[in-house]
Amino acid sequence: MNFDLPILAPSILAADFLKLGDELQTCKDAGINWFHCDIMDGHFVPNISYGPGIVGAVRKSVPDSFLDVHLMIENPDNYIDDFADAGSDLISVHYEACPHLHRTIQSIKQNGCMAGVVINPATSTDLLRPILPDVDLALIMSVNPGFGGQKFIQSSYRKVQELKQIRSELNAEFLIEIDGGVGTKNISKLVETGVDVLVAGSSVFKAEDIPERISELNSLALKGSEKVV
Ligand SMILES: O=C(CO)[C@@H](O)[C@H](O)COP(=O)(O)O
Repeated sequence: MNFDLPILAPSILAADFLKLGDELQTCKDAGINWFHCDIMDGHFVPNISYGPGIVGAVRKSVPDSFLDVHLMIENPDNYIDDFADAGSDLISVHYEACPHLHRTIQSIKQNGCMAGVVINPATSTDLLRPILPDVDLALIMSVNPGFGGQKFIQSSYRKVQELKQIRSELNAEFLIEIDGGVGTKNISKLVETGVDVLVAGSSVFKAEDIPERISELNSLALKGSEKVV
């Protein structure tokens, strides 16, 4: 699949669930074509969000958009079929939640989805080396997973640089995604550092004017991409 980078991926966790369809359409009309869905189970992370039912509803509401589903759950293997059937394009699982990560990544692909791997802020990028040739996307959590609206962890820039370096050493093609505390203040620098996909929850959905915020974030991201060497 070919993508125009960088990609702004609104996280629907911060949306108004009573108006979800309208807010998705507002994003679409503002040019968004990639949505991020955060699945939390109250075990791997302290919060509970939603399950395949909502992902299926999002799929129906924006049938042509790319659905990026981030599983913050224990035993993700048990739920991959459900999220694939709900219409996910990409399913990402946490390194920390998968004792048999290679098998889990295989299972995501066998279910017809692209596969991603995620690391928490305290997990080293080096640990991902063996799996990176097999994934389509690597996601760096720039907050501790579980809640929207948290402060961006500055050491995440270094992790983006490390992943970019590893990608070139391995001659691999995975996308680099960042999630947590992304907004107008850091989006340019994140793209400049090497991020391809930027997840933004509060910054998009809590804005007074969602289309205006999307346009601001997109143009700041583009500015960052002009500085990439
Ligand atoms: O996965 C998560 C949180 O665990 C994120 O996707 C957040 O939902 C991003 O929210 P903001 O930090 O952008 O508000």
